[in-house]
Amino acid sequence: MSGRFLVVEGPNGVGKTTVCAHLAAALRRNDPRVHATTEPSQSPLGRLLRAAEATVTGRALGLAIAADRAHHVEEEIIPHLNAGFTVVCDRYVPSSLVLQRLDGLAVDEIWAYNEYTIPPTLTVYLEDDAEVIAERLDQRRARSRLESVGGPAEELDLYRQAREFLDQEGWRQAVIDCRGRTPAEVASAVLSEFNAPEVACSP
Ligand SMILES: Nc1ncnc2c1ncn2[C@@H]1O[C@H](COP(=O)(O)OP(=O)(O)OP(=O)(O)O)[C@@H](O)[C@H]1O
Ligand SMILES: Cc1cn([C@H]2C[C@H](O)[C@@H](COP(=O)(O)O)O2)c(=O)[nH]c1=O
Repeated sequence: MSGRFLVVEGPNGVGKTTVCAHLAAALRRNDPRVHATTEPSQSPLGRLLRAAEATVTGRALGLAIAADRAHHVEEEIIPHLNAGFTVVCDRYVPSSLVLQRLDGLAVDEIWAYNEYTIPPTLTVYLEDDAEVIAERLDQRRARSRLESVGGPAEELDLYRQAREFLDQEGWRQAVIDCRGRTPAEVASAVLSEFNAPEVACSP
């Protein structure tokens, strides 16, 4: 695989989707071979999961999310990496280690469904004050079921636990402090980590 795989994570409303758009645009200025993607994926299964999250819950949702992820990795992520693309992914395994936990699953069970995924080149965790994230969520017209189950403070705590777990699995990870930064500034901080020599040169 000659491409690099960047995953953006963090609580609902912290700015993942906004920052991924900035990242893709910034990376494309150097090389057009950038593939921006998201989980659940844009496959028929991924679209079904987005529509069904209110009613498919717990173990069934955790298994279905992992199935969509396996398909996403095999059919979309690995082929792009093999073609030399940088893949930028909005949510990946850490989201399951947070959202499926909020939905009642234990870490060991979630990991059993996900342990055969490929580790990203770098996973970044966006963090902001829980109150700031909560204000953004308050501005949304409606919240999804899983957005309503947890809250920013609980999600931040579960993301810290997910990061500790994945550290043990040898994942390369970094926390990005978003406080007081614009999305462009956050993207720039992410790229500094991604382009650091030890990440840029890793296989
Ligand atoms: N650094 C930032 N400063 C101020 N506002 C921001 C910043 N990043 C994102 N936002 C705003 O916060 C809101 C949520 O952003 P976004 O949808 O990107 O979050 P998200 O983490 O992808 O959320 P979700 O996981 O629920 O889809 C948007 O209105 C966006 O414009
Ligand atoms: C990757 C992933 C996603 N989900 C669920 C949670 C939400 O319903 C959507 C994600 O939507 P968003 O617009 O990105 O907030 O998918 C999940 O339960 N577990 C996962 O690992």
